[in-house]
Amino acid sequence: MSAPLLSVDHLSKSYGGVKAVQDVSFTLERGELLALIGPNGAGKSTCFNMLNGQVRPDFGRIRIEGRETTGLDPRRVWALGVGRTFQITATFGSMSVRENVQVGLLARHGALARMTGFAGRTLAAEADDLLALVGMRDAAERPSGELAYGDLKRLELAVALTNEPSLLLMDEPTAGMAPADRVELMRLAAEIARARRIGILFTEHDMDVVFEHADRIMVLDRGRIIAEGTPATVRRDPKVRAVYLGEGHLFGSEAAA
Ligand SMILES: Nc1ncnc2c1ncn2[C@@H]1O[C@H](COP(=O)(O)OP(=O)(O)OP(=O)(O)O)[C@@H](O)[C@H]1O
Repeated sequence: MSAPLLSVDHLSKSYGGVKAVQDVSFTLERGELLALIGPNGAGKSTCFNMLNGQVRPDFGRIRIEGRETTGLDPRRVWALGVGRTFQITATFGSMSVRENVQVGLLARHGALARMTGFAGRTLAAEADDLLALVGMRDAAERPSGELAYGDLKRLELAVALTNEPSLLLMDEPTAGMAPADRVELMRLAAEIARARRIGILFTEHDMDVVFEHADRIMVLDRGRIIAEGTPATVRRDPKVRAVYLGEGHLFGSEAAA
């Protein structure tokens, strides 16, 4: 049997007296969408930061397709096929939409591309293919600084795909978007993940997005996983309902389903 795409064992991190993440273990397979949810301060960002190498765990192991990545810096983790999108969009506003994607492709193809002039022709075509994938091909020439917020998020997804990731970490991908656009963006990400066999781990505060798109959900509270399973299982879990009570994040009428 082959190793899971992502395998996390007993991951822990404290800041002074605060146990931000405590003994978190889980796996994620290719093509699977796993949501990591929990109230503010539950430890979601700390988990993400350990997975992509920004934060070194105090304890525990992280493996990508069986290969240990614990303690590697973000650049090395990225090179092993881990892409990430951020809560705050990170694109170059003065560049065109296509150029933003080309920058990502250049980073992957490296010095060889810069030396051979391969960049201009081939990377533009490759960039356009990725833009078509996220429905942005017609906007290729536009300055990205002019894009509406939802389009910027799609551009950011295209940039994250330049690395041909096997694992994509999406930290609140729909933050700041209108509700209809949120569901649309995650639908797009889910389609791409399934078609390309990419595993996606995402955090999200919008429960509509979570329950519509996640194959599986993990719930963190004060650094610990308190529930894990299919959306239907997690929705019914009394521990989860207790944590979210008074948080303002309701499971709506579906909660009774
Ligand atoms: N660099 C840091 N220094 C000190 N404490 C930190 C640091 N990063 C996180 N923490 C603490 O660790 C805990 C978990 O924080 P984290 O940001 O991971 O939660 P979160 O679930 O991502 O929250 P949110 O939904 O608000 O983004 C919090 O108590 C937070 O204050």
